[in-house]
Amino acid sequence: MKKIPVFLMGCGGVGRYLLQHIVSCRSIHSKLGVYLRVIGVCDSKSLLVPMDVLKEELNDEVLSEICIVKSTGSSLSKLGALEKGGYQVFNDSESRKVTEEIAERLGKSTGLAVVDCSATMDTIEVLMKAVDEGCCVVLANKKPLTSTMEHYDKLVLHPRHVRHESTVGAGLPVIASMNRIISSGDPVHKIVGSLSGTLGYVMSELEDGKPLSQVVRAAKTLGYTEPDPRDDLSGMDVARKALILARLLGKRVVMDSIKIESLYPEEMGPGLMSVDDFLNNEIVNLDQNIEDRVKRASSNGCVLRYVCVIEGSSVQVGIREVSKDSPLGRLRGSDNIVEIYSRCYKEQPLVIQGAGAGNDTTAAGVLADILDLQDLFP
Ligand SMILES: NC(=O)C1=CN([C@@H]2O[C@H](COP(=O)(O)OP(=O)(O)OC[C@H]3O[C@@H](n4cnc5c(N)ncnc54)[C@H](OP(=O)(O)O)[C@@H]3O)[C@@H](O)[C@H]2O)C=CC1
Ligand SMILES: N[C@@H](CC=O)C(=O)O
Repeated sequence: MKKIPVFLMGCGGVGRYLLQHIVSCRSIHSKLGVYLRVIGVCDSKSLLVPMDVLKEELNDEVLSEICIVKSTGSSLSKLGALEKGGYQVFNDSESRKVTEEIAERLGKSTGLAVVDCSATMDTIEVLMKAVDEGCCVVLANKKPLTSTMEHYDKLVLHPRHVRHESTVGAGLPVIASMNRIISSGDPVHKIVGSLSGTLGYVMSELEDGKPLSQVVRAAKTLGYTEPDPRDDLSGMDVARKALILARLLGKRVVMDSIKIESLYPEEMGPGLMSVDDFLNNEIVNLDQNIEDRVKRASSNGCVLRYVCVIEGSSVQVGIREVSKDSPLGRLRGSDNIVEIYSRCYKEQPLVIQGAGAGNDTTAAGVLADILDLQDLFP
């Protein structure tokens, strides 16, 4: 049986679903001759590892308990399993050093898949170290790939060792499809897409007459939004996805070169008020303006969509009025659509469409990425 040691950073909505999928897929993986050995889980405050990461693992009972404890907002240090012994918990000041030591120990021996299901820039240094040590890296987190070109180049230095399907379109095979097109020498001229599950859901609910404030709160509850929904409403999350696609096409694009349209004003920004304040008190002040825009679009036979267009050296993201009868206009709920135009897909683009957000589908994409690395493990 091939064993893949897995180290998970981030056990929020996506990370917890990933652990559940790992446990529930044991028999499927067994038939494939693969076993995922989870040897570390960390959140923003602590790291949990077995006493000996080379020989031991966090067993399925512990993984299930992690899911329960984290879903109540509690800390990893509150796990009942710790009382029985056999595990170590490190606090956040020790966590990075210990993680790097594990990457060093396992990277060049058993191999290690370092999986980033956090939503922070803070994992970049650990990921860089992991790449240096020969580890594989799997990302749902878009931030490391949308940092500087230097960070990006380093992360993708060994393309076979990196998977990040869930960074664009959640579980949809967008990156895999693009990689196939690119490696066959078919030049991609243009990509047009609706890449935000949250904004797709918001726009189609607004069409049904619901207020923005209500649908954004619902999108958060459904697990579509980023931890701070302003990351979605500002267009930043779409811009990150667009940047990842542009960089995949070999364009040396940086975030500052992308013009991004925000659905809220600067004075409601993260530096000026908390997420709770924004969602409970301020967002309601945006309801009327967006309702008027939706009505104006409707009077033109159109709907609003938050669209991304990548063409030549230009990357644009923002709200557009699109015909109700167009593929973008027909999109409903959290579905994403990506249209890829290339030499082979010239008049009729290659179209990828389906659920573009949600913890379950995103975690499924991450799991498929880990399995896709199996040939690199002894
Ligand atoms: N939800 C979706 O539909 C999709 C999400 N993604 C991406 O998946 C990622 C996770 O999203 P989601 O699960 O919703 O986010 P959550 O906010 O639910 O979870 C984030 C997790 O990361 C942990 N964390 C924060 N800082 C660090 C750190 N420095 N080191 C390790 N862990 C850390 C948090 O810890 P703590 O528990 O202590 O707060 C939390 O467990 C995001 O990057 C998101 O963009 C991608 C595609 C779709
Ligand atoms: N917040 C994102 C989640 C996936 O990347 C979205 O709404 O699309």
